[in-house]
Parts: sequence; C-alpha cells; structure tokens
Amino acid sequence: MTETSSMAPAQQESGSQTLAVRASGVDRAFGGVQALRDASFAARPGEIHALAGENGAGKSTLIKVLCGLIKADRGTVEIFGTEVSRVVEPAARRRMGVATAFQELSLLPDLTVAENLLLENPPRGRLGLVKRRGLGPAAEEILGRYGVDDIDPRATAADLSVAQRQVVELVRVLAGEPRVVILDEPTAALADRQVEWLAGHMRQLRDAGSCVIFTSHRWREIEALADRVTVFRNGTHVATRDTLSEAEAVTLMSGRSFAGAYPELTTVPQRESALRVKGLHSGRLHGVDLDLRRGEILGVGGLAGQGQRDLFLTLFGAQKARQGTITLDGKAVAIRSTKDAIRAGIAYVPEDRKAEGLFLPLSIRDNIAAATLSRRNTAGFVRRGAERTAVGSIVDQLSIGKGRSTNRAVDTLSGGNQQKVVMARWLLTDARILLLFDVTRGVDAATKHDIYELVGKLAAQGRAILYYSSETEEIAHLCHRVLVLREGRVAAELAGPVGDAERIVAASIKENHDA
Ligand SMILES: Nc1ncnc2c1ncn2[C@@H]1O[C@H](COP(=O)(O)OP(=O)(O)OP(=O)(O)O)[C@@H](O)[C@H]1O
Repeated sequence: MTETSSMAPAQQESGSQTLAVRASGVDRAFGGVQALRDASFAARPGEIHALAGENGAGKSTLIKVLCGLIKADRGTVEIFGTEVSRVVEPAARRRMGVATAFQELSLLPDLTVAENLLLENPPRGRLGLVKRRGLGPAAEEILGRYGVDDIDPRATAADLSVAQRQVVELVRVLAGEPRVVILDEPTAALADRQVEWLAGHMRQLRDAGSCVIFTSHRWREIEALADRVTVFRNGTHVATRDTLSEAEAVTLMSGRSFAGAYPELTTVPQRESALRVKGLHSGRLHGVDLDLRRGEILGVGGLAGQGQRDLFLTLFGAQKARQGTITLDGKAVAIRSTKDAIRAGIAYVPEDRKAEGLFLPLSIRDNIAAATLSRRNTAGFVRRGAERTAVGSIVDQLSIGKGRSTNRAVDTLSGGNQQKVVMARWLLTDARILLLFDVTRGVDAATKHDIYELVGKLAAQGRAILYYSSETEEIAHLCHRVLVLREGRVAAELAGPVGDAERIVAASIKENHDA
C-alpha cells in the first residue's frame, strides 16, 4: 500500500508532468447547499482515475464543472495546462478533447440511435451538406467498431432499455477518442457483460495515453480498473491514493468504519407461508414455483435477464401473467394491477428511481408520504404532524440528504439519495411483502450497509422479503435462501447465507458447463 499523499492533489503534482485535468480551490453552491468547497482534483494523461465518495459528496458537481456544464463560484480549472475556469460551454471543452457521459443520460429520446451518435459530427457530402442517408451506415460502422451488435441504429432512443441507452451514450463518448474522458457512474445501468466491455475500452483509451476519470459505488470495479483513486467527502478532496482497501475507502468516504461489509443473518424465518406462487408463466418465466415465508429474506439469483424482473413485476401486478396461481397467507388472490398488489400488502421497491418512482419536483416529504397518505388521512385531511414524524424517522434511519430539510425538492438530491427516497416511501407502508429489486444500485457503501441492516430489521418484524440484486455478493450474504433462475425456471435452491457468491454463479451456469 503506497499512500501518495493526503495533500490536495493540485499542490502535490505541480511542477511534474502536464496534468490532463486540474481543479483547485473550487467552490460551488446550489441555493443554500454547498456542493463543493475548496475542492481540488488532478488527473494525469494515461491513467484511469476513480472518483469515489458517498451520495451527495459532490462528484457529479465536480464533473459538471470540469466539463464546462456549470461554472465554479470560485477556483480554477485547467485542461492540459490551459486555464478554462471562465468557459461554461461543454462544446468548447469537447474541442479540447474532453468528452463526458453523465449520470442522467443525455441522449435525445425522440431521435434515432444513429442521429444521437452522429449529432455533432454527421457524415457530409462534398459540398459540406449532411448526408442523411449516410447516417445509418456510419452509425452501424461505429457500433460495429465497438462490438455492439444488439442495437439497431434506426431504433428511437426512447424505445431502448436503460442499459442499451447507456451503451449508446458510452459509444458516443468513446468514439470521439477523447484525450480526457469522464464517465459519471457509467456502469450503474449495465449488466456484468457490458461492464467488462466498457472496462476493455477504458483500458484501451488509457493505454493510448488518454486520461479516463470515472465514478462508481462498486468497490470491485474501482479496484479492478483504477490506477489511482480520489476520495471526496462533503464537497472536499480527502485523499488521492494508488491503492486503497475497501474498508479504508469506506472510512475515508463516510468518516465511519465498519466491522464487516455485511451484517450477520441472525433471524430465522417463521413457519407460515406469506406468499406462494405456483406454475407462473409471465414474460420470460416458464413455470416458476416459490414459497416465501414470513420473516424470510428470499434471494432471487441467476445471470441477468433470466426472468427476475418479470417475476417482480408480475407479483406487483405491473405485468400480466399468462398462467399460474398466487396465494397470500393461504388465500388465493388475483393480482391484476398494482392497485390490487398494494391493497394486498405488497410493495415493490425498484432500482430505476427516475422511471419507476419519484415525482421529482415535489419535496422529499411528499414523495416519501405518497404511498401512505390514504392510511393517515382522517376525514380527508392529511395529518401533517403524524406525517412529519413518520417521514422524519425514516429519513434519519437512511440518512437521506444529510439532515437538511425534507421540504427540498427531490430533484435537488444526488442520485443515490433519490434512490433512498424511493426505498423510504415503501418502507413506511404496512406492506407485509416487500419486493426489493436491485435497491442498492447507485447507493454508496455506507448507505448500502444501512439498507442491509434495515432489510434484516424488516425481516425480524415478520415481513416477507423477495430480494434481487445485480451484485450477487449481496444475495449470497443477506438471504435465508436463494432461488437461482435460469431461462425462466428455478434451476437451483441454495440454503443461506450462501456466503460465497461463486456458488450462485456456478448454479446459474451449470447447465452450460454440462452441455
Ligand atoms: N441542481 C441542484 N440544486 C440543488 N442542489 C443540488 C443540485 N445539484 C446537486 N445538488 C446538491 O449538491 C450536493 C452534491 O451533489 P452531487 O450530485 O454532486 O453528489 P454525488 O457525489 O455525485 O452523489 P451521487 O453519488 O449520489 O450521485 C448534494 O447535496 C446535492 O443535493
């Protein structure tokens, strides 16, 4: 372990090689929120540099300052030694070779993939006129160069899945072969296979001398990819290191330390069945049986795309089953709509906070209270006092927005804090069955830990929890039992805690090995 220095990187590196990016003494506030304070950051050409920090630490804000989307209130920004602090124009930065992929995808939804890819640099004929007919082949060539064969360049961006949109956004950024490439949580929406794909291209750019900067809440990725890591806390640079263990990183990011990454599974499920599913056919599911008991955390594992999402959506009434029965507390029920599901005491907490859950302009309090309003209404009035107490307690428990007012609009929160709001909303309801679908995506390590503990507490209260995560490790550690889905069926059942994620992976691909 070599600690390069705990000094601010901009000072530390002055006088050495020309830096690709250098920010020093940067302040930036949004209304009363000081997102960056005296922030410093420096990255070299030919390195992959991870920017780590809790939700709300200021990573996205720093990225927006670096790429010229917003202006710093104070401080300087240099790109390859040229001061650009006064230029607030992403196009000017792009001309200097800085390309950025943002957390909120910036594809234009009504345009095709080809138009999005070639918006800035369309193919032109001899007279300089845009060759509309040339768009398709040019886009196909670019996608082909990056080995992307499952996206049609003629498809409209809005019709793509979130992961596909992210891939197009990344191809658009990579294809310019930028000297500085900045990726804000590029893997949050990607499947494992796509993460590998991206990692390969990031390394290629680095090896060709570009400076690659990225953010991630997955330590595994940072460890595997980054040459150096910078940690931010509360809008300020805390450390820049060549190597860093996860435990140290979490302590630096949050100021607290953890004995272990996962809490011990101490509860035992009750005997009674809370939810029984027989012969479920829906989407990719071809005859799934399961029995979820009260107080049980039942993991749903398997490679991505084996029907996990279909299972969750169908149980929540958001997708229609072709066949099968659902029994709740021993009684057969028909769940034809999300209303039916909510009435039956089922809550679904999704990972895609923007598409599936939040009213962005409304306050944190209103968003969290949305699912419980009917319960606490007396004669049509919202009991504001009761609401404030209930919301306040869950906000504290998940440390949403660092103790600031719950009257703030949700769209002023960082991405991870928005995810916590979705989670809080459903946890406040009386739901007896919780369908938790990849709820820790884009959430920082300390909060993940809070969520794990919360899931344990909810199970201890007797709630029945169906748990899916794109991080198989979580399923291996948190669940009493794990069902492994393969091609729409339960291929294996493992007693938990499984402990070793490899066992779940092995069960997911067993058939392929056997073949
Ligand atoms: N447009 C805005 N209006 C008000 N506050 C904002 C705005 N953008 C960011 N903030 C606030 O600035 C702080 C830093 O947010 P930022 O998005 O930079 O964090 P982050 O480190 O990228 O977090 P995450 O990992 O959750 O994406 C947060 O407190 C956030 O609520």
